[in-house]
Amino acid sequence: MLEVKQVSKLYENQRGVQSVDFSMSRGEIVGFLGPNGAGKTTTMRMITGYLNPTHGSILIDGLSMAEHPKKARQKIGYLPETPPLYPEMSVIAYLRFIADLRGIPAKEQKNRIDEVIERLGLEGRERQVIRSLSKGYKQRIGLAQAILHNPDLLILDEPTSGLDPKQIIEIRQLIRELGENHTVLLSTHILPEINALCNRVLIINQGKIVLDGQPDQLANSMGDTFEVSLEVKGPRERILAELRSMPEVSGVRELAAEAAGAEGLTDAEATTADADNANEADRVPAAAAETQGAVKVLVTAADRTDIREALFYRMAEKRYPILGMKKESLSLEDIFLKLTTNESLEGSSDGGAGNASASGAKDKEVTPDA
Ligand SMILES: Nc1ncnc2c1ncn2[C@@H]1O[C@H](COP(=O)(O)OP(=O)(O)OP(=O)(O)O)[C@@H](O)[C@H]1O
Repeated sequence: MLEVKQVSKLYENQRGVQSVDFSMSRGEIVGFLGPNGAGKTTTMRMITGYLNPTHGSILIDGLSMAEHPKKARQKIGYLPETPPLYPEMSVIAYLRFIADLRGIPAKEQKNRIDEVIERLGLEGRERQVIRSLSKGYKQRIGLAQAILHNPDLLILDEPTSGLDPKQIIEIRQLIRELGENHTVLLSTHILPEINALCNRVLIINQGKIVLDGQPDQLANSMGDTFEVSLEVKGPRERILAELRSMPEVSGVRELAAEAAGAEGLTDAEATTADADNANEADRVPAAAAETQGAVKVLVTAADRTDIREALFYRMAEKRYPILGMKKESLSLEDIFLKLTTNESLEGSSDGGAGNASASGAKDKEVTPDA
């Protein structure tokens, strides 16, 4: 649906973006994330044909934006950061004006306008002057003008910026619905928005794409380690020793220990409990389970592999009940900071230009501090 091929934009004395390269398939909702000045708007303006790249090319559904700008633009709906509204116009007059501008045939205009009014929940507001509407409603009108000509690809620049929490929820819901039959690229500063809406994220920093992947896979691929937080009931020292003795484990850090029970259990008592357990394999170690406290630890895998099964079997073998186990992963926020802070970029072998795909990040030197 969209191909951005090695696109660079040089402003007079300044780099806008450099060698930006990605493509989007039909039906994807892609979040475009980056700090201020990273190059999101510049990229979006080039995709929508409002700005010419200095180098590189952009294809919309196979059509070159440089060679067939009119046809290519027909396939795109664009909501800029500030919606291009005429505050003195009524909603209906504005949408008719946009329909003319987009060349929608007169006999189709009424149906199209009725459809977007319904779709964006603008019924009852048609005659209202845009100036008098809330910011959330203005954003709906911005979305209405973007989809009026029924484009395949939607480019939304910070669509929820400046809205109150209720309006944010409403606009996100509309975007989710639009995503059912449009391909969507949306820029945002809001990390939870990516998790809420997108099946893929692109992170841009200092004009370069530094990461491309699925939000839920990024944590795995970007993490330097595989860590599991574990809560186990039983004698603290023995559990810690047991975990440390596992070849799959490279580190065990105690997070908290419940004083009652575990701390007070002597090694002799623990040994007795263990012996009981070994002799009566089908019996729950009643003494241990009911009277001992729990130890909470963060366990690090020796080679970044998933050690949850190994932990389960070892603790079960020793009859130390696991009360809780959770894979610890980097949040999108951790990843974002890792990729976009100057400190980490300085450590990068290519100054941050590495393009970390979720699947490839493990093998490449893409993490800035790798
Ligand atoms: N018209 C312009 N002339 C000169 N430099 C520009 C122009 N527009 C953008 N830039 C520069 O290009 C770089 C990328 O800016 P851009 O607006 O694309 O970033 P952004 O990621 O959209 O930022 P924000 O999140 O703040 O909107 C910045 O360094 C910016 O100062």
